[in-house]
Amino acid sequence: MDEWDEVQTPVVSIPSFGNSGSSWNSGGQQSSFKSSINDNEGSSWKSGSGDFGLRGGKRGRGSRGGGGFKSFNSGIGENGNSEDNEGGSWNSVGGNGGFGGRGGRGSRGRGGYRTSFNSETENENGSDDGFKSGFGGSGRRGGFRRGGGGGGEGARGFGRGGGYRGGNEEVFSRGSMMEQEGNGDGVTAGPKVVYVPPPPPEEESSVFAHYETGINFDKYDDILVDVSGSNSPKAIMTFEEAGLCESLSRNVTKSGYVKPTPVQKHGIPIISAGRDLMACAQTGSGKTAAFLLPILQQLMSDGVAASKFSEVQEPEAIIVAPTRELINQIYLEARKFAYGTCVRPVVVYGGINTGYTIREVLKGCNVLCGTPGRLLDIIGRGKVGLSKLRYLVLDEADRMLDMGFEPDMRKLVSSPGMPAKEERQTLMFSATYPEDIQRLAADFLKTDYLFLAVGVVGGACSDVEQHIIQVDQYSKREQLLELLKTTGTERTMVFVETKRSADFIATFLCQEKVPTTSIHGDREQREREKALGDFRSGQCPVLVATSVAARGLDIEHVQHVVNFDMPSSIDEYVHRIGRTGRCGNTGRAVSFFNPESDTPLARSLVKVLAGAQQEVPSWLEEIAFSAHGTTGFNPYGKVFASTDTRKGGSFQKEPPQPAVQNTSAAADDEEWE
Ligand SMILES: Nc1ncnc2c1ncn2[C@@H]1O[C@H](COP(=O)(O)OP(=O)(O)OP(=O)(O)O)[C@@H](O)[C@H]1O
Repeated sequence: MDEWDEVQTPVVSIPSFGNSGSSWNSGGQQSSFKSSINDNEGSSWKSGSGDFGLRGGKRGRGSRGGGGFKSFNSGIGENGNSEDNEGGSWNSVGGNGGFGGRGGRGSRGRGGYRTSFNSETENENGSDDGFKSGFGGSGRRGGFRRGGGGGGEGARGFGRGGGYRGGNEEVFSRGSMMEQEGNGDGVTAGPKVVYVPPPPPEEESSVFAHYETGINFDKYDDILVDVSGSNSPKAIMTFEEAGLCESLSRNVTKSGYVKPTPVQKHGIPIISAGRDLMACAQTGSGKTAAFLLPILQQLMSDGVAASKFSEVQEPEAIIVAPTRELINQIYLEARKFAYGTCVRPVVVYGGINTGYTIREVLKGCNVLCGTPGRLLDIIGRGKVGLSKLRYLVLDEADRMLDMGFEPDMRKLVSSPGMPAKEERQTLMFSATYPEDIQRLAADFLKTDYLFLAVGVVGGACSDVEQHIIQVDQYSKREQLLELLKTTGTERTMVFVETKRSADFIATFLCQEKVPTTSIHGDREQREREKALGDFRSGQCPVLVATSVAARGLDIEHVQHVVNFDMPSSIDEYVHRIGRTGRCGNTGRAVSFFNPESDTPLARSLVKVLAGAQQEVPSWLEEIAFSAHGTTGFNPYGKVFASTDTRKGGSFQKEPPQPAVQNTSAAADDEEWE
């Protein structure tokens, strides 16, 4: 029996709650959270009527220690189901255990909310409550990690070192794959990950569910496109010209695709011609289909063997992306386009029971989608052979090749059996490509690769209306609340820099009766997926997120992005705001700029705003000028690597800028998010 077999038939999918809408953040009826903090269940959260200590605590308290929320009762507690919970059972610990975590942080001088987090135990299975995980995340710095507090069931959760940290692939990628496996599968010390995601939809209507292109979709055609490299094939103008086989073509139509976007018009023929490609196009402009369609088409026209069970699978294509949610989304797209064909895509990512994952792979796998850690693991276990591999795709390629992931990418391409770059087709896609990463990326590509730039490399999507508001650290929460009153039930993503802040802000908003959920790397996978599900469905129209949700996620109806904390890099900003304004739809991004901490970002921010024809506040311009001096700073000039770095010196180089100091929250908490 293989070691992975020791994990038997998957136990879990998303549990059904004893009380519908039981999540604290459901914003609706019956929520134990809501009912515990708010007698007036039906009241509109927009009214923001509650005053739960946070208002009082907003200056220098809350996140800076001292107070914040009090008396927060939740449904966490006595009846958590540790079996359901890959992270052990921290959430089944009675309230006191959780508070131990907070207490621990408090003792470090940052424990804003020592919250008396009393369990009301309304949530029957006590496992998917956003609140719990919120506290779990923070708890890793405190009691949770150290096994402090709690007893009985709780002790198990604590004993494993505090909540499953495996929320973020990136954490593992730092040479800690075994840690992942340990946490994941009992291969090394640590509890097994038993979580098995719910099966993907089978019904055709769900498989092909899509949102409408927006009013600016046709304006994509006006974007300047630059293809550099020799002998680039001619662009196609229609999907018919792509020569897709009937089933693929049918699936494209069912997906609501009428005409290709520029990255598809150029990317599809390049890939079909067998060329390596580094492609850059703005967020939300259809990069996923640009690589999936030609790959699937080629596999089908070559008569790829319908995959069937085998102890070792030999996929023809591997697609890598930096986060679990993104790779799952790509998998669902691949599954959609391959619907009714013999091509079988499979997805592997952390936080899910490995035995289940391997069984899925062994059922047959033509297109393997994965996050780096899990991919390397499954290849290392000998379950995936690479001899038939023809395509290697790096989505969010600049992220995949930056310091966090580059070692894993190098490991991947040097895995036994991996065809040399001359023997495979390597495709890279992103909306941003820092120059140094472009140069590094060339290592993975054939020398004659093509570089496709749709619009300005690294530029923000011009369908997103950008607003920058000057704030001080302590007025942010009030401002956020004000803002959310205007957005109402429209989907809003609120980005913060640290996992701890994500918990804190989500908690704050819930106390203010804003139905909010959160996603970050310390949340268990099931919780992450539930959070996204609740956000997608509109049950929780506000999602507080760290950078783990910044890239690639394609969620319908996201009208607003709020940068509660500015990110530390401008590329990150571009990706974050790109969660709205997708596929020709318009969106709005509001960013809180705190001059104390965000000044290093000012100059590149001015450029991004100017590049997307957005209004640049004069105070921001002043900060940008005074911070760096006026020499050589021309925000309205040519400001980005407008094209292929191989062209050398074709763009204006900027002197390196100091990194933004993350003063708003302890950077050490964040690690790789
Ligand atoms: N030709 C098309 N016609 C209609 N809809 C499309 C077309 N191409 C893509 N879409 C839809 O547009 C949305 C955005 O596409 P996608 O997620 O591939 O963008 P992206 O460029 O990869 O964005 P990001 O940079 O954020 O990863 C998806 O919902 C996708 O199904």
